[in-house]
Amino acid sequence: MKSSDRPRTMFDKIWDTHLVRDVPGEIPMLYIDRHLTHEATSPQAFAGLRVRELPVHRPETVVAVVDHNVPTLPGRRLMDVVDQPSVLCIETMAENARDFGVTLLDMDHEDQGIVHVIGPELGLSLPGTTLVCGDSHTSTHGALGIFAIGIGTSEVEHVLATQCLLQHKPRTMNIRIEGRLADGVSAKDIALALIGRLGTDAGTNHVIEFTGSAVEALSIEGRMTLCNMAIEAGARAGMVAPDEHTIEYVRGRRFAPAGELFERAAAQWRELAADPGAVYDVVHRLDLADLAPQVTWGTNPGMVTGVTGTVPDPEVIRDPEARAGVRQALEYMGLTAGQRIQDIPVDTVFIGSCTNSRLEDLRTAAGQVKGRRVADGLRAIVVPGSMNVRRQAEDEGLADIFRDAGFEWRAAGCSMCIAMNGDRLSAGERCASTSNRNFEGRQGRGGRTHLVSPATAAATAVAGHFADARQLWWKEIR
Ligand SMILES: CC(C)[C@H](C(=O)O)[C@@H](O)C(=O)O
Ligand code: SF4
Repeated sequence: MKSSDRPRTMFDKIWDTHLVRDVPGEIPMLYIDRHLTHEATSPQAFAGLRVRELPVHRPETVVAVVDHNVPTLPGRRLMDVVDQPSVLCIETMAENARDFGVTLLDMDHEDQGIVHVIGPELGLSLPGTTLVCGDSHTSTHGALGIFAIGIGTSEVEHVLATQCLLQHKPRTMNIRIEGRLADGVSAKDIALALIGRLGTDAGTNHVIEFTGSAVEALSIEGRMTLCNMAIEAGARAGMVAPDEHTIEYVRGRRFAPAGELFERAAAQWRELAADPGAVYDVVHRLDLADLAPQVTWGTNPGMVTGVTGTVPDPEVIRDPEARAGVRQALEYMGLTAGQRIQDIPVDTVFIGSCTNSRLEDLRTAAGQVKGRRVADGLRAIVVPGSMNVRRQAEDEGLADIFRDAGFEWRAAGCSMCIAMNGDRLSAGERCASTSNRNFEGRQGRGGRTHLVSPATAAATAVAGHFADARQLWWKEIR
């Protein structure tokens, strides 16, 4: 039977059309349509090309951006960069882009931003394609129906040189999510709840296709948040099938096809969803009706509970290893068993990162803080995911809402998500963060990260302690 005769998953369809070589006993070889690259993981790859005296095979498919090491102070210049290694990364990116003929969105470029925000925004990320980047959260682009994966630096070099990637075929997983979300509950809460229930290794070696009424109801930006967090569930990639919303999202974007070409492409995108009867290796179903806003209390994204919940008690956990893990997490986080989540005061609120720094995120957060003030003594910063998001937010008046409330309003970059650019927590500092990782030291040595949605982060900034964003939609809390 031809592979086209059996019902296929969305992933199967993209895989089949991009397979260059598939020989028994060898690792399959895939064609890569789009390669995004940033200053933190590309220097050795370009250095490798120089040593071998190889050009970039198709420079027009590669776009480079600086995001991880850049300061987010408005009007930033090279002298604002936090340390010498970061300066070197940024300068090396510029040199490599110039020498290899690759488009660069440098620190002062009007389209600069976090690589996973600018790809979809500029129409560089297109449905039905393969996309790679030397960065784990490349899964974000899968929200548009793309097989998008993070690759290592030696693979970056390989793709630059050949436009191909050696890749073992991952297994497929379908996570079907049903239920209607309350106001104040968002894609981030779905992602955290899902990781809490299925575990941080649930997706290992799998590509997840998210389906179901709750996923269809999400905006395209919400789907990006969900696919972004697929990595924290251990998955290789996350994907959502393109629908009419996807097509309208892509239409008119700078690097997207236009006119007749767009209509032809869109007709193909409509065929991408899994065929009825397609078989996945693993299927999960989740009903998220009545889902509460989620707050992590521990040191991985699966250590999570509802904002109305309490910090768990390790002593009631039977499994000794799990018990020790929770004990250690609580010690690092400075929390005690049974403590109410809403009684935990925070020092800092960070709204940003490739998980939650798009326009919709900022609109939601601004809606929570409008006419209110950040709690006394609390540091609150908003870091838009791109300079385009920043400008749009300024035009819409969101920036003024944030500034009036006492938030710092920054330029685009990874910022406090990763603490390698000057934005960081100090030891013991507690942060409500819209980012995706909360392991020890992630936001600065000794820093304590609680992962939350933009709505929860904003509500928390106003309250001074974790607050239920569902309530702020209709009543004053202080
Ligand atoms: C710096 C980079 C390698 C890293 C990643 O791949 O994820 C970063 O983006 C992160 O989020 O930890
Ligand atoms: S925002 Fe954070 S998670 Fe996203 S690419 Fe940057 S460092 Fe990685």
